[in-house]
Amino acid sequence: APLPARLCWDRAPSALQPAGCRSWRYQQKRFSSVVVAMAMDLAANTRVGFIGAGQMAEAIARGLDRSGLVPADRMYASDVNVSRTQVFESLGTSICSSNSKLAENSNVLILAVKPQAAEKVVTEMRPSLSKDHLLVSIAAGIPIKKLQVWAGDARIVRVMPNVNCLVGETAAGMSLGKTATPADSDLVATMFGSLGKIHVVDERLLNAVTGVSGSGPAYIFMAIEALADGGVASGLTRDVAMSLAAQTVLGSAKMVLESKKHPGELKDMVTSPAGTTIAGVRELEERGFRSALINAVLAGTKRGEELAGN
Ligand SMILES: NC(=O)C1=CN([C@@H]2O[C@H](COP(=O)(O)OP(=O)(O)OC[C@H]3O[C@@H](n4cnc5c(N)ncnc54)[C@H](OP(=O)(O)O)[C@@H]3O)[C@@H](O)[C@H]2O)C=CC1
Ligand SMILES: O=C(O)[C@@H]1CCC=N1
Repeated sequence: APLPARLCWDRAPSALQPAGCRSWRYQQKRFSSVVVAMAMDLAANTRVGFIGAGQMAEAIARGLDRSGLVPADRMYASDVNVSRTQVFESLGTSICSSNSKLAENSNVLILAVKPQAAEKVVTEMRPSLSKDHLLVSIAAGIPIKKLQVWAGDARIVRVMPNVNCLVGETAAGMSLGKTATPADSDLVATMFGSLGKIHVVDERLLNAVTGVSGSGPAYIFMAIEALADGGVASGLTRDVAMSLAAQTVLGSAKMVLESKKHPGELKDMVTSPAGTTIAGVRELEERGFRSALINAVLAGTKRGEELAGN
């Protein structure tokens, strides 16, 4: 089967890029073949089941289908809310009448219910779970140790993605449970690598990932909305202001990722002496713009730690 268009080396998950290992060219060759093999394996053997068919499950399912890595007809979903299963049905995904039936049909299960529901849901599924299941939890805060107790023999991987899975531009972190294998790591990294970028992190840092990139899209959406409001206040139409604001965020992110320059240096490139930008920067500094973002990330991290205790 041909490789999905988006599954190329520059999208290969960073999890597959060990630091300081041989030459770049060697890695490129090695990981291209790993990614090809992984993609073929995924297409042939993986049946992804979504426990909970809410916003994130939909973003991941649509993203996987769009990337070509796991087509909708190899996905399954279950949810207590019929309107959500209808959304998945319209994607071409099979619907299971219970989470246990989902486990019968899928070998990779994505736990996509709210953290507060995780214990009940996983504990109820336990009799249907075996060591042949890989349980990928995206629930904020819930530690692998707890998931392992609730899930019994299933192998566990914890991932913190974000809603941008939907457009193939997620930023995610992942950590492995004790019984998860290197093949599980490659599989999850390949799946989420096809939806954007994923980094392997120590589990204790997953709440920090949540604070930066799990919740981050909300902060950026607010920033886009506010930039557009500013444009409207200055006389632009809503459509033009929104397009300018969103494209500015997209381009600025690309500048950071592609130029490899420090964002402070890029900011200085925009800021003319006695110009317009420094007038705006001064206003942002006076109102604690950077401090507000730092505190937002810390608040999200702390909330993740609190959810761990639920
Ligand atoms: N939203 C985001 O941007 C991100 C979310 N996450 C994590 O993803 C998880 C899902 O979040 P999100 O998609 O926003 O939540 P949603 O509420 O949109 O989705 C959860 C779905 O699970 C359903 N559900 C509840 N109980 C059960 C059950 N027993 N069996 C099957 N389904 C059930 C819910 O139904 P009902 O509504 O009727 O209860 C709901 O449709 C959370 O744990 C969150 O921490 C991670 C990264 C980003
Ligand atoms: O708000 C939340 O709790 C979830 C986790 C990360 C993004 N949304």
